[in-house]
Amino acid sequence: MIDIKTAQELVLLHSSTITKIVEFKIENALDYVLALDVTSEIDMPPFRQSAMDGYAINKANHSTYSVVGEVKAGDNNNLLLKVGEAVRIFTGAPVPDTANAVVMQEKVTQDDSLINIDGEIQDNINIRPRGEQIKEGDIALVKGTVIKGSHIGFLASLGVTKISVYQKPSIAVIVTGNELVSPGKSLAFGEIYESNGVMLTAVLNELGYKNSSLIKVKDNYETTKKSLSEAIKNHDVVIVTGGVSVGDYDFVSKALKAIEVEEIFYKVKQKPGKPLFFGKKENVSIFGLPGNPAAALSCFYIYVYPLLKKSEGATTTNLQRIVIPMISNYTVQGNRAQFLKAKIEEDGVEILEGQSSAMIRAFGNANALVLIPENSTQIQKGENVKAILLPNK
Ligand SMILES: Nc1nc2c(c(=O)[nH]1)N[C@H]1C(S)=C(S)[C@@H](COP(=O)(O)OP(=O)(O)OC[C@H]3O[C@@H](n4cnc5c(N)ncnc54)[C@H](O)[C@@H]3O)O[C@H]1N2
Ligand code: MOO
Repeated sequence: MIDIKTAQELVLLHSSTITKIVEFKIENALDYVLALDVTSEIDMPPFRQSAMDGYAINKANHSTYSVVGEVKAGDNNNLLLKVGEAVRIFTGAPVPDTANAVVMQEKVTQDDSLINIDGEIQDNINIRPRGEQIKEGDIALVKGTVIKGSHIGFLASLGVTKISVYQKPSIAVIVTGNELVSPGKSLAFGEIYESNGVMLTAVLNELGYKNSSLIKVKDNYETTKKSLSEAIKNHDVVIVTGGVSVGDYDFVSKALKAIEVEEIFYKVKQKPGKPLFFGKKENVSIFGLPGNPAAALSCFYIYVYPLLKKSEGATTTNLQRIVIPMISNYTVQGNRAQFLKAKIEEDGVEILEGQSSAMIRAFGNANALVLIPENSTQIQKGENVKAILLPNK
């Protein structure tokens, strides 16, 4: 059995990158990875901009200024100010070329067309210089960035309408098991509701992989082989859940071997997710996640997520990790390294109740997975641990 770090490295080492580039309107590019640098075609701000409601002045060596006009946001007049003159100005308005400071209105007393300003006025105070945020010709976003709402806002502010992004991998989720019944039907004795497929499809959706296929397979060697084979033919990434352990009806490993999927690793020294399988057939990556729902989801975040990100050209592939103190003592069960469902609060991290890999309930309250190294016994309150932040939480 290999350790977690080796398994993660092997996944990234064997990921295949999708090279097809597509052009999208920025508003449709959320969660895609930028394939080409974006260069700004404008200075931002495009003009010297007032940062306050107040008065733009041409500084004099006295405190009284005469107000000779007004500029509001959107105006395109460029009033000429002589030394000792001021214009009424509002936040976002273009500052006249001849003004060299904007004084906020709270610092001004007005008497008809005269204003009085007390104290020293710093040169160019409250004026946002042209191109302060970015200059024409500079790189606004680098290739490899995963596009988020804030990036879309920044690009829109520069007048960008379309960007080039990598096509996303096409993903198949295959769930296996005779016991699985779709929610909505009634359960016979021995049956349970299928939840892994529904969950992984939803989590993929949440991460921007909107078009995954969900395939259901019974515990039958021939149909498992056929379904796997077809999924591999038609997708870039295949995620199977269940049937990867050593039981007589766990056909996934056997079927993968028969259809010549190369095993990169099988079994990792971790809890949950010991029987995790990762393999390749040409450029297609195949994961066999354990059937236990919490094990399947943990393995998805720790192994599948980085591969998906790498395959579409993202520069950051792993989920963000932080070091954070424990809020309470925790007694570790077993000696494998563990991913524990946890909640990050203001003063540290709390390990949640219900850690069994068969129980998915606690995941709903978790915003992180705490990684406990192998052979740990007791983690003390206040002790620092590594936490992996779950996305969209
Ligand atoms: N003799 C051994 N038995 C087991 C071992 C072992 O090392 N030796 N490992 C255990 C561990 S750890 C895990 S994890 C499981 C993994 O088993 P499989 O991946 O083969 O999964 P299944 O047996 O098919 O299912 C496990 C569990 O999960 C339920 N399940 C499966 N698919 C779904 C689904 N789509 N939705 C909801 N629930 C699902 C299934 O009914 C089982 O209860 O093996 C241990 N055994
Ligand atoms: O690996 Mo299993 O997921 O520990 O229950």
